[in-house]
Amino acid sequence: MTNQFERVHVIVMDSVGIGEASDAAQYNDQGCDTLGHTAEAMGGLQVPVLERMGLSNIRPEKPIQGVALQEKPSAFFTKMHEISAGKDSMDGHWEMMGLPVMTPLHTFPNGFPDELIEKIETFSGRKVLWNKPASGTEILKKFGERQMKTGELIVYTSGDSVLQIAAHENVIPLEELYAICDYCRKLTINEPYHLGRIIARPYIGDDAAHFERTANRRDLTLEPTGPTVMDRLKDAGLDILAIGKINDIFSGHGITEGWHTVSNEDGMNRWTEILDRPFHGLSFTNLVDFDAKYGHRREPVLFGKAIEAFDRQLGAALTKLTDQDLLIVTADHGNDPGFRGTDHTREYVPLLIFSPRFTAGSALPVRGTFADIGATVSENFGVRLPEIGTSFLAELFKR
Ligand SMILES: O=P(O)(O)O[C@H]1O[C@H](CO)[C@@H](O)[C@H]1O
Ligand SMILES: [Mn+2]
Ligand SMILES: [Mn+2]
Repeated sequence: MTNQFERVHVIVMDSVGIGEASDAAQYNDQGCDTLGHTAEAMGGLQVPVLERMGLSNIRPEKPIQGVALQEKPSAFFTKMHEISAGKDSMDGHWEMMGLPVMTPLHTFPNGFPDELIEKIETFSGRKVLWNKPASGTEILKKFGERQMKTGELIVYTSGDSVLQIAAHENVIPLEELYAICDYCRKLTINEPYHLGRIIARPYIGDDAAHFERTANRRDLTLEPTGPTVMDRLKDAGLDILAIGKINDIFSGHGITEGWHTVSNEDGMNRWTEILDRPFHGLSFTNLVDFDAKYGHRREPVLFGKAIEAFDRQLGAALTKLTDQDLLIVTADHGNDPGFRGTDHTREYVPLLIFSPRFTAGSALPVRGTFADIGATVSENFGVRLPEIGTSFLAELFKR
């Protein structure tokens, strides 16, 4: 058997960071620790599968509460540092695929300029409400009922480079919302905006107590600024199966088949299904509930329960992996539910690498960039390596 795998699976636990990054102070994020604080809030995390893989071994000096250190972990383990300027999903995922975002995207802590808002109003024929940072669920409580009467657009942002539009599905039909978001996307690609994402945030419900955001969310990301590892794999004729918001994050580039999902559970079910079909290439899964439902909401116990649910599904799926599968479990940034504010946090992310082919795993050196994943995937499939990143493929076969 060669030191290559037929299939590589990357699963991104969106926002599940593993402690403040060395540059956290630059982001005013000192002390953040998504996994650590989540586990503490739970009185200990029950994640037997991640535990066996070596989750706590990633930081033996401060093990995750409830997650025992392993003498012989089943996976290779370490953590990764991000080199991208931002700490949003786009930065994290692009960097994994060899394309870090080194120039900061713009943020609008005081709202978007009048000029942009006026254009949105003219295009849509609707007035814009709020236009400031907000939590997406709080803003619905504040303005949702008003929107149901007036049809105004709820526009808000965050600490990330995002313009988000919340719209009740029965008041502003989805197709209309998507068209407005498309228009905003076109307007904000270049300076002075250079925005990472426009996000359509549809919701339903009869009143403030019952509003619920739906899975019809769409993220309109900037087009990747160069070829990613996925593009190179696609050019080489390989399969790239994208689950969850991966398709949105890469604007559909470098993907041969993709599925939007409605939840983490749905994403893991989808991934489990594709393990049953023959393909040659990469599966790339994003599980966004950790981030959207619990991290930004600062709900540590629900966050922890979601990690435990993920662990159960992961355990069941692992039985389907063969010697030809390499699994990489990681995250794209932090979003500490025990931290102040409602924004992402600048953290290291866990890296767990498993295959039934390994008899045991061990510690890998801390990775200086998420692009080490892209480099490893590229080396595995024999395509040109990205300009940055160091493959760890050979390290998995050292005796
Ligand atoms: O509060 P909600 O609407 O979930 O928004 C959050 O989702 C965005 C994307 O992760 C973040 O920038 C933050 O604004
Ligand atoms: Mn994310
Ligand atoms: Mn987020």
